[in-house]
Amino acid sequence: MALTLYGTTVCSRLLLGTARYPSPQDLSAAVRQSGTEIVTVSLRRETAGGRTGGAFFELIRELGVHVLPNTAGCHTVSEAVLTAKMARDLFRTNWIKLELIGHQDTLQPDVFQLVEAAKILSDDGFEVFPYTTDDLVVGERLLRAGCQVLMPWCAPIGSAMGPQNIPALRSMRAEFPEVPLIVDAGMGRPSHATTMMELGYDAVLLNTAVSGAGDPATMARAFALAIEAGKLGHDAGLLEPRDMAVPSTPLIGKGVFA
Ligand SMILES: CC(=O)[C@@H](O)[C@H](O)COP(=O)(O)O
Repeated sequence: MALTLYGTTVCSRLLLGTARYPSPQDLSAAVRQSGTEIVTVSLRRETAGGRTGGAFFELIRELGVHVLPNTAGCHTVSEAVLTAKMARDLFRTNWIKLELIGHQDTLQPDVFQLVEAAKILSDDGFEVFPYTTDDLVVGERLLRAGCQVLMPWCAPIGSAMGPQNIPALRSMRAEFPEVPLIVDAGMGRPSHATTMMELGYDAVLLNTAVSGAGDPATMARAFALAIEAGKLGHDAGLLEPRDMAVPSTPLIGKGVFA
């Protein structure tokens, strides 16, 4: 059941964002309840309960989990590369979740700049987790640029809409069977996460659905259970839907009262 990302093995398949929690205590409780082993941290965005800079990063270190810094809020290759380098110094990790936003309303990734930045960072020793669309060609280019993980979106960040293009996400799984696929962004409900795990995805990254919940810690736990259920269901071998009924109780011979 373990998942290996750039040589690091984790048991939990939930990656949790750390932004917009009502308080630092809510963030810590959500991380604990989720059982996550990887949190993503923005160097540029709002932090929990108004904690900023050093205090916030200290809180993150105290959580005792792997840190996946991200370049949220970057719109150009140079901004993203600079942010990644600052993150490497701050958190002493080569991991970077590469976000390069290309559209103001949908926060859709700019996949052209994404591939360019992924190449620069991979060549510089970074282990890049690219936030991308569900486009197969872009996925291929990112792998060629040096990425060993892909993070396709399921819906716009913060939208809570859940998987919008299941056929495309399914194709992505089929096209890259050996590549860890982490679905990222736009989850609203635990059942959305289950759906993605049932499709054979390796993990789920989310933030808003937990940080914006009435009870973030309980929602974090709900997502953790949903992800586990989806993974178990997938691995156990799901039935394909059929058009016609199939009797679940086969009839053998005649009933005694016939
Ligand atoms: C925290 C982070 O990395 C977000 O940019 C991410 O994409 C999560 O999106 P949601 O907030 O929609 O879960």
